Amino acid sequence: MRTPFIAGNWKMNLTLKESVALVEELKDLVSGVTGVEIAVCPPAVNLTRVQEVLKDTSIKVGAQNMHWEDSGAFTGELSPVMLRDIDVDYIIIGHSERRQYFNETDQIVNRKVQAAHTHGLKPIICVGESLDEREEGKTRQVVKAQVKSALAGLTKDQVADSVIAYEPIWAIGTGKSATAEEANDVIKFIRETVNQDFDGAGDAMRIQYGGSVKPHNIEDFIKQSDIDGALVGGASLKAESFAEIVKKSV
Ligand SMILES: O=C(CO)COP(=O)(O)O
Repeated sequence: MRTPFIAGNWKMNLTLKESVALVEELKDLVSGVTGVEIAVCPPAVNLTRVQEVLKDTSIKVGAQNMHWEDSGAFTGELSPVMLRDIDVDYIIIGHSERRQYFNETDQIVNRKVQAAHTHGLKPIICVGESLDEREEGKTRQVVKAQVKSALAGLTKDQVADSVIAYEPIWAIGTGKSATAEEANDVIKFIRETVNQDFDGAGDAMRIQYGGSVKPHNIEDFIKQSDIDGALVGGASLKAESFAEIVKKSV
């Protein structure tokens, strides 16, 4: 039985004051909610303060990006050692915005996924096709290649302890979500691919859907056979809408 997992990706939004206010409100709104794992992924500069506010709650904290090396001459980067040192739990890796604007390749994603596991961070690995790829009927081919490459070299246990977020690029921030059935088909296919490559680990790993998830559509996704939660962008920037998504996922 996989516990549903709802994570908020705040992207490059919210000042320190706004971040603290959001989590103060969120922890009250979801206190007493059980049966769902919750994480927020604020901008890196706000991680420690957000951690402090959430320290006596079960809400986890994730970062949005990191380098794969432990330390070194990589100006502007953050290392997995630093994130683990401040008790970050999750790390989003390979978001389509990083692939698109910061040239993250499948090889870079794989290095980061390996580094995350080496240091005890749980990766949320993002995969998904573009609109052109979808229209050319290449969704499965693209997603399969991204998944295989991201997980290469991991042990079965590490794979089971990873999260994949299937985020079709054309559904991100557009208000156009995939239908729940379409998303479920692709997620089921991802799970089968992982099961084949890692001896059943796909059945243990959580696979989320992401792309215009809102309070009004989360139930459609969560009731599908293979969708274990959501990676939420815009709707995670308000405590109320994020809390509503969390509550509807149980
Ligand atoms: O990219 C996303 C989460 O990582 C999805 O963003 P939206 O929910 O704003 O479409």
